[in-house]
Amino acid sequence: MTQKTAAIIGGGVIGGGWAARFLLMGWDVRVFDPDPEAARKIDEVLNNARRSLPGLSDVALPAEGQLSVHGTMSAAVTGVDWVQESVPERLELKRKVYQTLQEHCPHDAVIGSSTSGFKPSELQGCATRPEQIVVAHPFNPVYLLPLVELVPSDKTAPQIIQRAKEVLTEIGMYPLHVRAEIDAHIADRFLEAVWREALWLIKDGVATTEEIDNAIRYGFGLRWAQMGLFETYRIAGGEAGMRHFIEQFGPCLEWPWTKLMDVPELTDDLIDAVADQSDAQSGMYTIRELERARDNNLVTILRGLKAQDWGAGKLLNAQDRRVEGAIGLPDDLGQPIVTVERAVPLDWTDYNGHMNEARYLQAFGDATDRMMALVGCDAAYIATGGSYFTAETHIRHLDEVHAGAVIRIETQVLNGAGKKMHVFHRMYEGTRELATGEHMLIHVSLETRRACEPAPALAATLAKVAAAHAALPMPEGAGKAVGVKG
Ligand SMILES: NC(=O)C1=CN([C@@H]2O[C@H](COP(=O)(O)OP(=O)(O)OC[C@H]3O[C@@H](n4cnc5c(N)ncnc54)[C@H](O)[C@@H]3O)[C@@H](O)[C@H]2O)C=CC1
Ligand SMILES: C[N+](C)(C)CC(=O)CC(=O)[O-]
Repeated sequence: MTQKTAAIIGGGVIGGGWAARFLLMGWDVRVFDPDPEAARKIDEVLNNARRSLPGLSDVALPAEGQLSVHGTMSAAVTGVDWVQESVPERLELKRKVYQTLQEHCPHDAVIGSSTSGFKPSELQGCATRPEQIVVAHPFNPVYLLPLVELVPSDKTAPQIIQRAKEVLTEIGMYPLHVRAEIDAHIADRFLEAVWREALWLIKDGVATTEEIDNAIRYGFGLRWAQMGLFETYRIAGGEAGMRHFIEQFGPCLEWPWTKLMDVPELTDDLIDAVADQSDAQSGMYTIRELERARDNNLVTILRGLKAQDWGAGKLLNAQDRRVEGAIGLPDDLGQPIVTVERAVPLDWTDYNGHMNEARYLQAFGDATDRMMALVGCDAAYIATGGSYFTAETHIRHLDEVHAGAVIRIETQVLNGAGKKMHVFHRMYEGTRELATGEHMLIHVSLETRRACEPAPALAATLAKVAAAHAALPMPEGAGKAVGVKG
């Protein structure tokens, strides 16, 4: 596969997030930003991304790409596959940037704009090749949140839209094709309405910033994160569903519950109230601390959604399957088999700042599942009523490991005769051995819940692997129990 390169024009909050996502998905990234502090700021965003994003995946991501910072826009955009403009939200500045970058970037590169509000036709105003430009509006933090609103104008070329969808999917995002050009696209139109009502509540002295945040995060924010608005309210309509819900509650939209289209005047007093209340609510944390808390929470929520294969979690599972490709036994059975290669997720770490002991068993359990699938005890086999149960486990913790580190588990089959599958896993970070896990599994009938012989094809494959692994040295630590001195 040829190495792909993205140019990030404007490396602030959003440009830095794009840079991190492209890099961690294996792309090379070139940045142009006149701010002398840009490289340092991107580095900080990248560090946050390195500890959080890789652990969203249950398989190894591609090797991180190369980051370079350039003194001119031409050096940044020459020969790239994707240009992401993330300069401040000023139309004249954005238009000027397109004029310069189109003098140097390839004609078939996608030019995405992070703009929160401008329509693509406004951005294309004085561009040399308007057909190359599309709005690709992300959400902060770009390296964790999958949504990108992809907004073309009628001048945007269909092949640019198609290519943009492919690339965004490849880097783990969800391109939502916005079919009509409107100010602020879909999501920000929605968010601005929430924001406007929040400002009214503060201005009228009804609620503080903290009370408003609590109203969101203890209640409907949790619902929105997994079902959005309509699916949530479909359930609220009871068994009669959405039609009943909208007939019952629709009329209240006409009642004076909200200020609706009136925008509160942004007076100095209102700005002071919002800023002071926010300081009282969150001023004890630095922005970096808040970013880390946000990332920890997002990773935990997203991994929960993965376990349910729902919403954004379903998207992440599909991404894992794409990255992983086909699963099969390696041709060379003369070596232990790599059964897990993944980063340590943030929610696997504990109060000691390293991977929690329970997660070692989880990782070894995943390695065992993979070994089972490799010898033929996969989902299709289990559906026929046979499987393995673990009868005994012995884990040795040899060294610690931290969030974001890539761990690899190599598995040796010590015995694969009859009902038994005896495996020995070794966990590494690079060449550093972190732990070993020894497990005895017994083949069972899922109907009787009792031990029974595996199907002949499974037994034969397992025996073949066990015979090949028998030529390997017995691993250090195999067969050991917890020692008791004196
Ligand atoms: N901050 C947010 O929550 C979100 C912002 N956006 C959009 O992303 C864009 C960027 O916003 P932020 O990253 O928040 O702003 P920011 O102020 O953090 O970053 C803008 C960066 O652009 C650089 N810059 C200024 N002029 C430049 C030029 N001529 N060439 C290259 N770089 C230049 C600045 O030095 C700065 O580092 C805006 O269009 C905004 O609407 C989109 C989604 C969310
Ligand atoms: C405040 N904002 C309009 C720039 C926000 C966005 O565009 C999206 C987000 O991340 O909330």
